[in-house]
Amino acid sequence: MKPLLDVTDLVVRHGDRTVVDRVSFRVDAGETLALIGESGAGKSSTALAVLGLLRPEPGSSVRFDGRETVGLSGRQMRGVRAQFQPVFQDPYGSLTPRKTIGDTITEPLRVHRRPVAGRAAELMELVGLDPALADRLPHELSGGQCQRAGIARALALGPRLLVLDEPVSALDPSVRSGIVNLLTGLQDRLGLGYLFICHDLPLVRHIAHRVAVMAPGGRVVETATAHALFTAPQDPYTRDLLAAAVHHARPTV
Ligand SMILES: Nc1ncnc2c1ncn2[C@@H]1O[C@H](COP(=O)(O)OP(=O)(O)OP(=O)(O)O)[C@@H](O)[C@H]1O
Repeated sequence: MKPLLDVTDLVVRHGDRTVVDRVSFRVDAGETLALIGESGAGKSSTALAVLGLLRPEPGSSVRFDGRETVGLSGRQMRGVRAQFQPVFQDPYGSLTPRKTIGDTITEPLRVHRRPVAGRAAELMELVGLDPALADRLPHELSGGQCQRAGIARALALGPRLLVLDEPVSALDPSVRSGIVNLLTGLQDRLGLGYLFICHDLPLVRHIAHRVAVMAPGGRVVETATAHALFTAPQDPYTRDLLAAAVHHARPTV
């Protein structure tokens, strides 16, 4: 089966520093691939390059449904980009402060000249938001509601893949599980592929099908099913990362 997203030898540089170093992975339809690794390992740079928001180095390949996206013009990229959409960490920051929730959610439809009528309510229902909130501004909503709106906006164009960069880490623990359940439910219903960047290893273990581990310097040191990775990590870096997470999770007395 052709992967939905096929990344091969991705290299990203900031100035003369290589922060993503020949990274390769794939994401299939209906699958969650988690990208884990300590802060600064290059996970967000990978996500931005996949989304076409950072230009990777020559020789990098990001294929979406078999089509190469590296080197596409802005206009060509816009057509492909409808199929893969980002959801970022900060639920307030990813919405426009002075735009109503309804307008924000339907903005991608206007940009792509698609019909808008009735879509805000449909999309809001899809993510468990009361359509009566469509006229509110972001600051009038809770963090969890804002993140639901961000997900609705990401779904507006009917994408097949979501790039989720820490989508629940800024949220209050009490609303996190609601968003996680929403994401897993949407994946089941819509067959979405997820590239899921996350520091919360118990959550990764819970929702990822496969996991790629990035080490500082931007290399992927290990890719495995979530079960294999958490029960029998092969690379010393992965073992240290998992051990550090257990250590941090230990209650202090
Ligand atoms: N715009 C930029 N200009 C220069 N350096 C950058 C830029 N963005 C990121 N970096 C550097 O690139 C490296 C990788 O950063 P990146 O944000 O991709 O890592 P990360 O694994 O996502 O980290 P975190 O988990 O903290 O978000 C870091 O050393 C970071 O300081």
